[in-house]
Amino acid sequence: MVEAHATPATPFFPLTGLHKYIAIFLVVLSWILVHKWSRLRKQKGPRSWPVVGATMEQLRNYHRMHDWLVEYLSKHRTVTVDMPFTSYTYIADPVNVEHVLKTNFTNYPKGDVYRSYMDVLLGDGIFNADGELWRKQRKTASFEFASKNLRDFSAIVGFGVEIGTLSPDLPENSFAQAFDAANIIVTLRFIDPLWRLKRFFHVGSEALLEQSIKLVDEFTYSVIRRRKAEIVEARASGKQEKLGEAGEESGGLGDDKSLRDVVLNFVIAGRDTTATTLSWFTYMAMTHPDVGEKLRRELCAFEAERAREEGVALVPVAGAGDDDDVAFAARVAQFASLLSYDSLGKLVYLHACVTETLRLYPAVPQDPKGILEDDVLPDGTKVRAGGMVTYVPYSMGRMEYNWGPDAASFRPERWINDDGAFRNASPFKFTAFQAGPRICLGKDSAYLQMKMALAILCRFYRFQLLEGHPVQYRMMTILSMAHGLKVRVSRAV
Ligand code: HEM
Repeated sequence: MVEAHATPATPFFPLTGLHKYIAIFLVVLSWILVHKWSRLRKQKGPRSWPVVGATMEQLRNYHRMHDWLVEYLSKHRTVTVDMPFTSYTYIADPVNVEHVLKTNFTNYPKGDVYRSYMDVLLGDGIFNADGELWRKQRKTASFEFASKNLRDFSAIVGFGVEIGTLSPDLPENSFAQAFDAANIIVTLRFIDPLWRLKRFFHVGSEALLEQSIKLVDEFTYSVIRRRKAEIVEARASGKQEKLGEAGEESGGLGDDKSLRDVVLNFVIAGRDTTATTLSWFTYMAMTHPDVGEKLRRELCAFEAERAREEGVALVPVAGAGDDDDVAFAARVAQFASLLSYDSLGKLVYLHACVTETLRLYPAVPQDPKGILEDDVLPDGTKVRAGGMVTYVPYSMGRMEYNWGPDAASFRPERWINDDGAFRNASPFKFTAFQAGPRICLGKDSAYLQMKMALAILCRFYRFQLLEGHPVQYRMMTILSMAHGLKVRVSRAV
């Protein structure tokens, strides 16, 4: 007789105590990964993979990142991009933008992450500051931009010395080059998970950053020391009033590092933004000849009216191609003298062209904010403390849900009412100058300077894009042109 033993089913391999724990751990881990992954895959935005998130897609599209975001944000008004240790939420809906920039402002400071990326360039300057440090600088700077100062065009910022970038032979300026290189590299940090490692070993982009910052600092500190010496000397000889406002403000002669931070932040705020806008404006006017012509008509009518108001006769100039340089220069100078703070307000079409340029080519194309505490945006998107939420002016200007079916077209007329007056848009929809408590302090000053320069340029010159010249942006905090803008210039009288 054969005895049948009911043997218990033996596992494929016997589970000892330790194996059991490992098995349980693996099951739980797979469950978490599968759930997280399926949640990520449902997310609105680029496909996300475990551990690396969307880094690969983002790196592949980095050179065209603003347009890559346009593609996603036109499908979803809010897009989440996962990165290895954080996630970025991009917003283009004015309702969400108002929440972040105003309604719940205190929850969305620049934050520690932004600060750690930008510290080497911006230091403690206003762009990189939160809390009391920001409030103090904002208060000081806002006196500078009071409208009484703008009236006499005295909004001069930066070095207070001529750095020669406009010399006729367009010299390479080593400060400007190093400054741009530094800006490009700190921007790259936002999507480069290895930047800290590179910095530690002084290799690659971080090594170049180190060199660039050294050059920027050497130049800036030398200017600061020179200006301080001039002030001290002027005080000693009792001639301080000759140095004007700049001398008075440096009365306390603050420490060199703080002055360095203020200067560099204002070079970005005041120079790079307006310079880049002038380039995009010129590009738009050239590639939309009807706009260029309409603008010239407005400027000619303005010139005639202002001359009548002032009771002066316009300097006669023969015509295009005329080689009477003296008469031409005199006419340009006369036109410039007819421009004033108040009269610039009459140039509604010019104002609309500048604004339309900024809608499509905002000088600050994306602007990230830190997240202090978990929050829910008005559209229901959850954002987590420690992450970042970015409003995207470049995308916002191109969204049909914000501007209608012709959102992508350059059409200054959209800014003009039937009665011919300028039509404003909500700053939470037209976000080129940010909005809320940190709205750009230099907005009026920027319009004033740009309109003065453009009125003269567009009244007296025609621009033609050099054939084959590539016009593209490059990735940095400012939407500057990767290859500059090469144009052929001719007189238009
Ligand atoms: C086309 C011209 C300009 C544009 C599009 C522009 C845009 C902006 C934007 C988007 C911000 C917010 C940046 C951030 O959150 O970090 C900003 C801030 C600022 N802008 Fe402008 N800006 C322009 C010109 C100027 C000029 C000419 C000045 C003055 C020299 C200036 C001074 C400032 C300052 C001081 C801030 C910091 C405000 C704060 O954080 O409280 N801007 N600007």
